Amino acid sequence: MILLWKCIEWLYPKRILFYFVSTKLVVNLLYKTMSSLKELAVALFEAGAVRLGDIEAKLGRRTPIYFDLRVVVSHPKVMISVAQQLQKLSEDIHHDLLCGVPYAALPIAAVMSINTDTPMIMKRKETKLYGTKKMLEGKFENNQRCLVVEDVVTSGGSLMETVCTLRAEGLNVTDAVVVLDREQGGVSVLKKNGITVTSIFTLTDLLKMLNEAGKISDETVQIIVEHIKECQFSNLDFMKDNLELIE
Ligand SMILES: O=c1ccn([C@@H]2O[C@H](COP(=O)(O)O)[C@@H](O)[C@H]2O)c(=O)[nH]1
Repeated sequence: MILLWKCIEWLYPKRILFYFVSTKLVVNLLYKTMSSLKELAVALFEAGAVRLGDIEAKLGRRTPIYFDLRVVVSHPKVMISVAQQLQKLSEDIHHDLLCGVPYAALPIAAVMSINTDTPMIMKRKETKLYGTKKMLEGKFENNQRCLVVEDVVTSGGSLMETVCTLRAEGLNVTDAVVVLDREQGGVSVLKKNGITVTSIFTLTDLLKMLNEAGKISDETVQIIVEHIKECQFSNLDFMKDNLELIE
């Protein structure tokens, strides 16, 4: 009996230790999301979301860096982490609904909607030519507050297009959460149009983190910084035929 008791005494603390270590391992291996923004920046880079070179972007513009968040659908842990960071930014913004800018931000908005139990609506890129001909899918009411979710802001045009549709349908839209502000003027343009943008990363942050992690050289950082300085947007005149702006 004493021997049995001694065995239990010896094993019990180790059992707790084993339980603690294995639980931590499971949490780390299966559910761990990138705890820091730097880890997230590196995970995005490794997932192929940061493309470097002479890349053709929207409207034939060329850029030495292109951020492609569409790849994140193939990396669920990175997706969870992106959504969680955006949720943190959304905590202090009063909203009833979420709407992702099509298409890249749709899956991100869907994950945020599920995680926070916030209803989501979807904007179509084109109006349907049959059936309901609706521009927005999902349930909403006049004056509800809708938070817009976007992957990247350059000029602010894509985000503004979504905002205009939402406002035209009677929704109240004042804020957007985005993954990356490319610091090319879009955030100021959106501010002038009544939208406050909060981002996980600015391009400066992202470059610094990737440079410190040894993913991007000093020389590449310099080329990108020069490009961003030269390629700035101060309005959305180039797409004014498609938008009803405040300006
Ligand atoms: O690095 C980038 C830059 C842009 N995009 C896509 O374009 C729009 C943002 O550009 P705006 O000029 O602000 O409209 C955004 O919806 C992105 O999907 C990108 O993916 N990566």
